[in-house]
Amino acid sequence: MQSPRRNAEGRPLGTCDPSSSGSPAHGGGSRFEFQSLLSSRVPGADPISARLRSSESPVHRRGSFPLAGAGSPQTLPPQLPEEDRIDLNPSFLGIALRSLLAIDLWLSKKLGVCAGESSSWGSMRPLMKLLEISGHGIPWLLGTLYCLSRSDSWAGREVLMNLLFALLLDLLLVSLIKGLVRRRRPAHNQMDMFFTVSVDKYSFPSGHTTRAALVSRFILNHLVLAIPLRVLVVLWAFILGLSRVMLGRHNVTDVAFGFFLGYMQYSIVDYCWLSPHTAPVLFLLWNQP
Ligand SMILES: CC(C)=CCC/C(C)=C/CC/C(C)=C/COP(=O)(O)O
Repeated sequence: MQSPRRNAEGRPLGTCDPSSSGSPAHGGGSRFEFQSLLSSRVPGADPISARLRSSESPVHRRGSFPLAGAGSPQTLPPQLPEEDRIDLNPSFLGIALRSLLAIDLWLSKKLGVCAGESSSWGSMRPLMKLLEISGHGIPWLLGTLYCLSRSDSWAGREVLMNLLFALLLDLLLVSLIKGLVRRRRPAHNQMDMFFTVSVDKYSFPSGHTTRAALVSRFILNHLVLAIPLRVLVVLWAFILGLSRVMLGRHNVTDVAFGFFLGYMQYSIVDYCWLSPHTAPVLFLLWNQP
C-alpha cells in the first residue's frame, strides 16, 4: 500500500495543525495550512477584527475589495449588508424612477374617476366599458377573419391578412411583456373585464392601448378615408387609452407605453409586410376552395 504524501515535518498532507504556520513553499501545501497562515499572520483577517477595522475608518466602510491582497490588511472586505450600500448610494436613475412611479400611482388614482359605480364619474362607467369592448382582441380578430372570408379582391385580402398578422403579433408581444414585468393592476380596479386570459391580471402594458395605436395607424395607412374619419380614428385610439386609466384598469405609464408599443408594432408589420410575392404559400392556402 502507498503511504500518504507528507510535508517537510513528516505530517501527512491535508491534515490540519492549527499551530502550523508553514506556507506551501515551505512544505505546508494543504488548504487548511494556508487558511491557518492567513488567520495567524494577517491582523484582523477573522470577521471580528475585520468589522472592528471597518468601524474605525469610514473609507473602509464603503470599500468592497475581495481578498485579493491577502498580505495587506487595508484591502480586506468590510462586512456591511448590501441594503446599507443601496441606501447610502442611491443612484440618480433610481431616484428618478421611484419619483416617476410615485407620480404615476398618484395621477392614475386621481384619473380613475370611473373605477366604480360610486366613483365621481361612476355614471360614465357603462360608456367606458363600451369603449373597452371596441378595443378588445376578440371582436377585432373575429371581424378580420370574417372580412377575410368575404373578401373577393387580392388587394383586400392582402391588407386583411396583414391586419390579422398585426393583431396576433400584438397579442403575443403584450402577453410576453405582461408575463415578464408582472405589474399588478391598480388596487382600485374592479376585475370585471369581458373575456380575459391569464396574463391579463397584469397591467403593463395596456393591451387595449397597444391595439388601438396599432390598428389606428394601420387604418390610416391602408384605408382611404375622409379627413373627419381620420380624426375620428385618432380620437378613438386616444380616448380608448385614456378610458383605461379612468376605468381604473391601468396606471398612466401602462397606457403611455402601450401607445409607444402599438406604434412600433405597426412599423414591424410594415417592415415584414406579407404579400403574394413575399408569402405566396399563405395567399395560395387562403384561396383554396
Ligand atoms: C386567439 C386568442 C388567444 C385570442 C385571445 C384574445 C383575448 C382574450 C385578448 C385579451 C384582450 C384583453 C382583455 C386584453 C387586456 O387589455 P388591457 O388593456 O386591460 O391590458
